[in-house]
Amino acid sequence: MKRKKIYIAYTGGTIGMKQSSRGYVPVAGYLTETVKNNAEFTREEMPLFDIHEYCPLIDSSDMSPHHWQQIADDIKSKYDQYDGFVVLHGTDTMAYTASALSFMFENLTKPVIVTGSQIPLSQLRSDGQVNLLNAMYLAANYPIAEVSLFFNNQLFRGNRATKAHADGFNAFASPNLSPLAQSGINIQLIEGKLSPYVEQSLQVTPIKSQKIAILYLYPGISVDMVKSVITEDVKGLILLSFGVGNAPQQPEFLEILKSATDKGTVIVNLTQCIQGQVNMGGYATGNALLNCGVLSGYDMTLEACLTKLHYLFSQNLELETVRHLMQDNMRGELTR
Ligand SMILES: NC(=O)C[C@H](N)C(=O)O
Repeated sequence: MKRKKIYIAYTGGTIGMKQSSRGYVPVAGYLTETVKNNAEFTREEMPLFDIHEYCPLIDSSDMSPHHWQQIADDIKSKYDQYDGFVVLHGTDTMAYTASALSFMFENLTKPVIVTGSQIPLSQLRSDGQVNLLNAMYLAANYPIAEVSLFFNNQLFRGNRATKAHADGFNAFASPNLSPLAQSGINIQLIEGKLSPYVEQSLQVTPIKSQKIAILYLYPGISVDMVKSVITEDVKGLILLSFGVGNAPQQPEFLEILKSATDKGTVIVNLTQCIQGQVNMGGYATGNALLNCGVLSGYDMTLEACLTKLHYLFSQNLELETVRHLMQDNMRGELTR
């Protein structure tokens, strides 16, 4: 059987870093050489691959919508030449990039798997080899045609994943959707659906940085504090509320939200809870938000909600369309 071909877009992150006097830094050429010289990656059961190193390689804390665009354009330009795509990325903002790509790509018929590691390949006990090997193997043999994130033997839907552990190998969780696949002695498909390799023209919707604010509520939050976040030029606001979407009932606070939505700010309500979803009909405190024009973000992750707002505001859509699509399940990012 013809060996599959995988394209590896290497953007940076711990996986290819080395120790320096300032802590870990990405080092050009290091990862590519290590992978090419490692017999595991060139076994005949493994797919053929090419690695494209980005310049400069970055710590993912420096990622921005401009980089998301660069990754999407890169994959699009190589789309017909490869069977699957792996994006090597730092873990810190990996879930944001995976979410952004999931919205930007339309008609995806090949897998795009984002992965990285917690310990650099250059260090003892690195999780980089197992993450990259598995991501490549899955991309070649278990083609799930969506943007996913592989980490610690689990393949998650990209826009459902969130960084959940700062220093564990189980760095990611998908609190509101079971993994797409689990990698044990056998590879077990769970939510993922295998897709036949069909050629279809991939579309990439351009994305640009937008004025989006995030307001994390806490008991006793002052009206002045809320006012300082919801300024005139904010196009979208993510409100991280209590429980099933509840907020203080203070009239001044609600008035600020109402006046913002009246002026066209899209306010989306997400829960601060790790798991579960917003239901503004549950309590009077949530219902008050609904009456201010606040939208439900259902069970979206913060990463999915933020990148979806960037994606929708990057197009010339009517305000009502943006409001409608924010509550619509576009790429499997929310449960309704
Ligand atoms: N584990 C990692 O990759 C963390 C690193 N700071 C990054 O996100 O690039």
